[in-house]
Amino acid sequence: MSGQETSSGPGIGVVGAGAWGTALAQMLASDGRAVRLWAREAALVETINTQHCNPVYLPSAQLAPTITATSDLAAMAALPVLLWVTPAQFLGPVMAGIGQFAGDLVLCAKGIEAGTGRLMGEVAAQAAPLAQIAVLSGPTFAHEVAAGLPTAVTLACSGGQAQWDRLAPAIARPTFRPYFSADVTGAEIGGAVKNVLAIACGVVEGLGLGQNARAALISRGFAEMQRFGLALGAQAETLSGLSGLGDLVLTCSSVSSRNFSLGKALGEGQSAAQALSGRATVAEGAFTAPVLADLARRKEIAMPLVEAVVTLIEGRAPARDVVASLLARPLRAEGPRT
Ligand SMILES: NC(=O)C1=CN([C@@H]2O[C@H](COP(=O)(O)OP(=O)(O)OC[C@H]3O[C@@H](n4cnc5c(N)ncnc54)[C@H](O)[C@@H]3O)[C@@H](O)[C@H]2O)C=CC1
Ligand SMILES: O=C(CO)COP(=O)(O)O
Repeated sequence: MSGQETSSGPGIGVVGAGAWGTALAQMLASDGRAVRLWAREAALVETINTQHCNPVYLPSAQLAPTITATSDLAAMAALPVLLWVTPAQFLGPVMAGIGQFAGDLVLCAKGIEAGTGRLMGEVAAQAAPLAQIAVLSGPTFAHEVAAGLPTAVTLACSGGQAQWDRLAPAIARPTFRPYFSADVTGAEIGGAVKNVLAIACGVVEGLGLGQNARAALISRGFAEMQRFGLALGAQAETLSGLSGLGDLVLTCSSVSSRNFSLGKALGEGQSAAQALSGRATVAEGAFTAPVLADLARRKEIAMPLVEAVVTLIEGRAPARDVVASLLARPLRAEGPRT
């Protein structure tokens, strides 16, 4: 099955009605197709079905009437294609509810599971072992996708060309352009690591350190992403593509990013507890940073910027001191470490 609409209803579903899941549903429905959207909050299901909006997570969008919300996971498991958009730390527990799903499962969260160090594909392979995994990732602010602005993503298919042939027509729209990849690991790592680096870029902004510093951080952060990704088997072209460098540049450039805005608050002097409290939305980098740093240490991969973000999130030093110690590191060659 291809995810095309059938006479009995939608052929595609989105699990998770935060900003990104709602925006993806809106994009998929933009040509009049029916889309089923799972939300965990019963009140939100009601609001989406009756008022066609999501005031909690995506207030900017008037949603298509062909989007039908439900809180029934079993109803989602009956569809051939699911886009999975619950935040990274909740992916495993929620997916356990559809353990027998055997269709195409497109993972859209960006993070690493705390406690286990698993990438999203590994978590999904255990939670839904019959599913065929793909990863959708790239520079994609939800409000822009919902507004129909042009966007391109990496769609990494564990099932290679055959899975791409099913998924591309189900997901592509005139202003939403997936590019094929078979490198699932590379697409996962780019999205997870860039969130941590976006926090660091926000700190630079909050401290008023200037645009030279931000560009340096993006470049040196990309070097860390490459070192980590290549060590885990990612392909270099994936890391320098949409889901890696592309998303890093986007997220490090705008307070529209929750990760960047968290870092900005840290740079302005708030503690991590203050900056994180009262947020209804997720800044994935705060959860990914400690587990990423731990993985890197175990594999002896140098990731000083990621370590600096962990120091800040754990409240072990003020932002200015963390920056000073980064600048005091020994001078070295720019190229790859041997
Ligand atoms: N917002 C964006 O522009 C983009 C977000 N993403 C990724 O998509 C994923 C989801 O992010 P958003 O949709 O932005 O989330 P969000 O921050 O808008 O909303 C939070 C989501 O977490 C859910 N949630 C809260 N507690 C939960 C629990 N105990 N169990 C299950 N779900 C729970 C809420 O129902 C809601 O769907 C993240 O991994 C994010 O990095 C990826 C691309 C763009
Ligand atoms: O992943 C994103 C854009 O591609 C969204 O970034 P934030 O989660 O930092 O808002």
